[in-house]
Amino acid sequence: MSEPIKERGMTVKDMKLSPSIFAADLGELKKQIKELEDSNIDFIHVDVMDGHFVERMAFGADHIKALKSMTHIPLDVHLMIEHPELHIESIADAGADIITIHQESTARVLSCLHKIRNRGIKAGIVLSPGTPEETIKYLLDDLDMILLMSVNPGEGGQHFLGSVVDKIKNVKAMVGDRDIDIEVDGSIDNKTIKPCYEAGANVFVSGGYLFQGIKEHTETLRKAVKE
Ligand SMILES: O=C(CO)[C@H](O)[C@H](O)COP(=O)(O)O
Repeated sequence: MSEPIKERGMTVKDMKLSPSIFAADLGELKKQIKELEDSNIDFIHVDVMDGHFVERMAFGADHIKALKSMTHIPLDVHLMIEHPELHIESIADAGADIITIHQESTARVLSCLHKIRNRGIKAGIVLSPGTPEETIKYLLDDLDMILLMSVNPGEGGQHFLGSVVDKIKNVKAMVGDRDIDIEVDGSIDNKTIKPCYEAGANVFVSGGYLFQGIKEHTETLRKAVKE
């Protein structure tokens, strides 16, 4: 096996796109999923919202099950819910490939991460914009993904919070050589993706921007990190 690429002493992982299905046109879902497949998309990001942890409500286990039956693209499920420990089993049964839970959503973070991994699913932690990265220092060996929010969780179409760039750099340094994806979510477009990539993020959730033109904007995002 070839050695992982190193830059500035850090491992560089492949860039991956995870379009947020929250921004899809549900009336055209089959067609849009086909376009995502044709564009060789890496993950589909599914936001689960409970109306408590965030105001909005969106997508539950039944919707994830339906999506799973429609595509081979792995499902990257972001739980924006209180008491995630109560729902991990049903989300896993529905077919999630990655489950991320918010650091702010439960006092039982580590037990949730173990529950997810025990199902053979990748486990991740999400930090809202106001949550310091130091809070995940003791979780690093239990993580496959760290998701940093670049908007307040719960809504699409918000303003990009530039403070995430420093946070990504700090998280990248904390992660070191561990095999952990660093994902960023919120207002990712052809301009905001590059500073996040350069800071060390490798998975990008894009909603409004990507679904404005799946094929074209997928290419633009991929090109933007290389320019
Ligand atoms: O997690 C989310 C909201 O909490 C969405 O995934 C996110 O907002 C993506 O949409 P956009 O790219 O339009 O900001």
